[in-house]
Amino acid sequence: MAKSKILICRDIGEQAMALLRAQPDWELVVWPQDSPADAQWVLDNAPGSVGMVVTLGEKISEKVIDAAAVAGPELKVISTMSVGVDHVDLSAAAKRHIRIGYTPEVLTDAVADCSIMLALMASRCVTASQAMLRAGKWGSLGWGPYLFCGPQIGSGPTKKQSTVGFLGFGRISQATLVRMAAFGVTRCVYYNSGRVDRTAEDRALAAKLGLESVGRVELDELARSSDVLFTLVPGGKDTFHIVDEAFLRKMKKTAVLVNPGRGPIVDTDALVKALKEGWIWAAGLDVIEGEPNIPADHPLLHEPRCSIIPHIGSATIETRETMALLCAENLIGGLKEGKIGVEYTLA
Ligand SMILES: O=CC(=O)O
Repeated sequence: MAKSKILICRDIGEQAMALLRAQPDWELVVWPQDSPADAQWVLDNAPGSVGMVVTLGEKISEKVIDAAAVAGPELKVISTMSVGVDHVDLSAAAKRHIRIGYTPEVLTDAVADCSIMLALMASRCVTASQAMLRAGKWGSLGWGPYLFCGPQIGSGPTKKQSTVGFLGFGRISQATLVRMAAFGVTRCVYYNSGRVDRTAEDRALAAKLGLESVGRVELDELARSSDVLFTLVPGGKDTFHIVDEAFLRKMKKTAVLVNPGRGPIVDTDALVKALKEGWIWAAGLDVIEGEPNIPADHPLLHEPRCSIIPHIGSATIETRETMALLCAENLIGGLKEGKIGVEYTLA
C-alpha cells in the first residue's frame, strides 16, 4: 500500500520527529534546513500531502491549501507548533474541511515569564544601560543617584496605586497577572471583544490575588489607566494596529507598553514617535511588525527606551520540547484516530 505523504515544514526536534518517523505508513517529506521552509518548496511539495507540520515561519496561504488539493489524497490536518494560528489561512482550511492542531497552554508559563521580563527590561532602562556598558562608559559615569532610573513596576516603597492593563484576557494574560500581583499591583483592567459576562470570575480573581479590582474596560480607559500594558490578543485583521497613534497618545507618560502577542497589534511608526516624543515611558517587544525581516537600522532597534527580543516568548527548552511533542501527537491523533488532542476551531 502506498504510504501517506506528510509534509514537515520544519524539523521540530529529535523526540517529536522520532514519533512522526515511527508511523510505518507515513512518508515524511522534510524541509532539509534549520530555517523556515522556503515558500516555493512548501507550494511544490503540498500536492498529495495528507498532513502538514508547520511553525510560525511558514505561511500556509490559500494558495498552499489549494495546491495541496491539486493531486492525490486530500490534506486533512495541519498541525502547528504554536499557539497562534494567524500564519494559516483558516477560512481556506475550513472550506476544505482541513482541521488544525495547535499548542496552547503548554507555553503559557514561559510566555508569561517573558512578558514580565520585558516589562522589567523596558521600565528599568536595560537597553540604554547595556549600550552605555558596551560603549565602555561606565567608568566615566560611575554610580548616579538617578542614573538609569525608571518607574516602579507595582506599588513599591511609596505603596502607590498601580494598574496593570491587558489587551486580551486569555490564558497568558491571566498567568501574567498572577505574576504581576506579586509585584504589588493594585488593580487590573482588561479589554476583550468577547460578550461573555465575567464579573463574578473577575471578582473572585481579584480576591484570590489580593487586588482591589479586576475588570473589563473599554479601549480608551485601558489606554488611560494602565501603568503597564500587555498586548496579548491574537494576530489578524481584527487586531491590526489597535495600538495606534491615538491609543498611544492617551497613555500615561510613565506607562510601559509590552507586546508579547503579535507585531501588527502595534503601529510601529506611532510607537517610534511615542518613544521619541515621550508619550509613554518605554516599550518591551517580543514581536514586531515585519518580523523576522528587521534591518539593523530599524528605528526601534535604536530607541534607547525600547527593549526588543526576537519572538522568543515560549523559548524554554522544556516548553519547546513539549510543544513539539504535542504538535506531533496532534497530527498523529488527527490522521490516525480522527481526534486531534488540542484542536483549533473557528469561533
Ligand atoms: O508566538 C508564538 C506562538 O504562537 O506559539
